[in-house]
Amino acid sequence: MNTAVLGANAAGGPPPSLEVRSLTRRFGKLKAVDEVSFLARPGQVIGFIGPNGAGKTTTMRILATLDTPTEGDAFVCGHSVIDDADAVRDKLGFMPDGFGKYPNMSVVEYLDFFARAYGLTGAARRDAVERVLVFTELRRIAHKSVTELSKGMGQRLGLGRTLVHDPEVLILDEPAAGLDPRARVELRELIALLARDLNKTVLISSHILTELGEICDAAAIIEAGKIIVSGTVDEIRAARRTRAAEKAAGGVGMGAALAVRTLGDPTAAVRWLLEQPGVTDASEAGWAVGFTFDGEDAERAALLRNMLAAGFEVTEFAAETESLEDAFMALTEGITQ
Ligand SMILES: Nc1ncnc2c1ncn2[C@@H]1O[C@H](COP(=O)(O)OP(=O)(O)OP(=O)(O)O)[C@@H](O)[C@H]1O
Repeated sequence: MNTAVLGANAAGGPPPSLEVRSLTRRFGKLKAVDEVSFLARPGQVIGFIGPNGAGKTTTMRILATLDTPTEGDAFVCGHSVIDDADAVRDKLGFMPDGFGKYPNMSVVEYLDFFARAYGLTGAARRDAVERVLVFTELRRIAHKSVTELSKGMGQRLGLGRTLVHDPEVLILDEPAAGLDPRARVELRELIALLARDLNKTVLISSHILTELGEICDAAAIIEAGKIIVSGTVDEIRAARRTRAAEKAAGGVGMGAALAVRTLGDPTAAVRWLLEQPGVTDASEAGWAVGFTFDGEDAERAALLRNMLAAGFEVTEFAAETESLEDAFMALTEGITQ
């Protein structure tokens, strides 16, 4: 299994708002979390992806200061979860997987209860509750009993509850589980607003990759307590391409994934491409021929020119965009799910 914490994790951009450093949590003989490291910056939505039992909830509970690590540490806005738990709680909102809804309480009373718990008083408390009601669009059902909410509205309330003290980092454990497609899209929009407009950092877990592919700009992929790969989605795709190229070239090679479609027999295009400088692998891939090409734009243009000159009737020539899901499947090579 390859373990990688990719480049931009280490340098560049604003300082990390969330940093997990060699975190380990044992339960008896079981290492539920095994030297986990990753980081996220303000405005980033980072997906925490792994199958059931991978260690996501355990990691998130440690970040939320509800549990302590056996080894390692984690930092929220620079504060250690071990040495400075109170400061961490100020900066962090945690939405657990399945949270209590007390009967005989309306939406507004529920939020007010949590605002009190965070020590807000008077006008500040009223303002905080109102801000959350508006943001989550729960204003129009503010007086409805919390036990009568749909699953989607319930999840909005759960998210709202984590926002009353206006934290900078949000930890959301499987928030999309059980939501219908519309509620899932709406939740995704709220999370995107939190990150892009309000510059929050959002760590969001799921064992369903497609749930996160469209919303995350970074991901940490965990399997049996260990991080397999982490970084921005672009870095994860690049790692996958590099690895594919290395595999094809027997240990060396880099390049961009390209696809070309021609009229006629694709095997001729595969053969021709494999003879060209800079092409490290080529194979039929569905509607086109996919290949890896190591070269600048001018060289790419020359490749297309030469291909046309060689008599190929090219109908399409493009960079192959790989979904996070494709990259994940290739990197983990089926060890997960
Ligand atoms: N309090 C505990 N005592 C003993 N073992 C535990 C405890 N909490 C978690 N574990 C074990 O640690 C491992 C990781 O569990 P964790 O809940 O963190 O995984 P997860 O990735 O969140 O999975 P899920 O998607 O099912 O919630 C599992 O094998 C689990 O059984």
